[in-house]
Amino acid sequence: MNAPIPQSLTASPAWRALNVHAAEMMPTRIMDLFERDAERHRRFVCEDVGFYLDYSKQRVNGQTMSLLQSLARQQGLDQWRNRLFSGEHVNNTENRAALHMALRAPRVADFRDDGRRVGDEIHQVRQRMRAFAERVREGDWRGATGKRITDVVNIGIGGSDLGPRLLCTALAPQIDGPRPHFVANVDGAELHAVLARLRPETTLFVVVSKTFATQETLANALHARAWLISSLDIDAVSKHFVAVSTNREAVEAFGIAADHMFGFWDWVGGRYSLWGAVGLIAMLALGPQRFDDLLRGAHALDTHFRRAPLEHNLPVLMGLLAIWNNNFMGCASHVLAPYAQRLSLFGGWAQQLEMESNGKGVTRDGFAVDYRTTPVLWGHVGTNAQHAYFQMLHQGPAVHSVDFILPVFADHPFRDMHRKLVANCLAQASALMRGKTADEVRAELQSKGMEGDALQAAIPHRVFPGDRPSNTLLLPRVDAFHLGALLALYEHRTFVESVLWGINAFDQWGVEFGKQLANRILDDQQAVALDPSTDELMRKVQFHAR
Ligand SMILES: O=P(O)(O)OC[C@H]1O[C@](O)(CO)[C@@H](O)[C@@H]1O
Repeated sequence: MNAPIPQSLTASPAWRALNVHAAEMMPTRIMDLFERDAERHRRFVCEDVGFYLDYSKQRVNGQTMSLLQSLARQQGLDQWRNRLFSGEHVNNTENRAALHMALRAPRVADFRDDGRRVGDEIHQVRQRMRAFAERVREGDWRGATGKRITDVVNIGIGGSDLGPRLLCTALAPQIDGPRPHFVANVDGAELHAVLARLRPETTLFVVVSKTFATQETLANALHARAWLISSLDIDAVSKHFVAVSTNREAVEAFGIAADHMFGFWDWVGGRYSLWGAVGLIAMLALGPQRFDDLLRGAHALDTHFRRAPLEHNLPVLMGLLAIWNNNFMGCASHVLAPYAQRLSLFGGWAQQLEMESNGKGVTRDGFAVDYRTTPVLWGHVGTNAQHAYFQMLHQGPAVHSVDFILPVFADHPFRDMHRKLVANCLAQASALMRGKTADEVRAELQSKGMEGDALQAAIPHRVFPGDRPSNTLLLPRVDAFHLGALLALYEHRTFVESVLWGINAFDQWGVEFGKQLANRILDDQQAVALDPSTDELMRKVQFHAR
């Protein structure tokens, strides 16, 4: 008997109802929605774990939100949330759980993988990390020549780099341990630049790789080791290299002893791994206490996600709004605009999170989707972004949705500058929504004395269409607690989207093919012929002469 073909999402009742509603909402001006509802700015908000999310600048009304919640119910969001937290194998293509929330939960929390409690193992690793971090920070763990460790280099890529790098950048003013450095790219320029600043005797390398098979990481680690050995000796490796991985054999084969390895588990996806041993460099640099604060913040957000009703649930609301903009409002992409210099790496971290998780073209069961999944996610810090791509956001023909992320309090002494930062953030969100009509432009230019043909010619260039939707997410400040909560918020937002799209957010088969081809090109034993264009490019770069 043939397996039944599942009903397509786009033909489902909740999706169709949203389609009809979207056609009604499309011509609606967001500003008019404020006129119809004097309480809108208080109604379309959500507050918890220190965050204040204002989504009143989205083209939504009460009906939109209840239709989106119907879609969430139809897609079984409640049940999927329970499956995620109860350790079911939600990552079906790899037959694994996705239990990163366990890494930030109290030891007694009842997280289970295949029925086995995971709390004790997690906390044993954390205890080892803590003991090691304290030894290094206190100068008890020393380099091979007896010198104190002053610098730590994290060698890893993707999820083994972006999270810890973001943490160390965002919390830089609180670093009171060894200086953190990061090397990810197989472009040796990065390693070269980092090593040029360091002395082997006082440097510790943390090689981070879930698989310990990643080309970039192994290449960087091998060169770093050669650099160390060339000025010390082979025995120095044990004092200057530790590893973070799930692959003990490969770590030992590299020459790092098992008791210098900090483990994690296959139920932690690379891009969700920051909360365990992958965060080691952050613990070294910032101290175990701040690392605990980070985990507490993430756990508080987990609890909120698990308990808050859909209509007052931050990641659920943000996920639903993302789907509304992406699948019903025709937004071309989603922009992250943190108005916080210390969150300058947030966009890169979120890109991997969202696009590696939700950049899928088939459902969990392998059926091709007939709707868009992840939008392109991009962006950089405000106000710098205003002097780069905001022109397009305001006046380009395509509409892009934006998340403005703004800490209420600064942690620097220049209060007047923080006022300016806040003013810019609020102004941009308002301008994107309000726009400016031809009549407003005309009146403005006439008041400055412009008239006649010059006036007519100038008007179209200065009109702003408006109705460009955004969220504004306030957080008290960029501290470890709220940073943890912020990252967990976006993790769960990503999960919510995946559930609504019916896809598996926890695999990443799409990154494999290119890796395979690169290995074929590198394999000197094979005369590779890929395609005429690539073969010609290989000749041009004199690949085989290298
Ligand atoms: O930690 P590893 O195994 O070196 O992998 C690094 C990264 O490579 C990927 O597998 C693919 O980009 C990511 O998911 C992961 O974060």
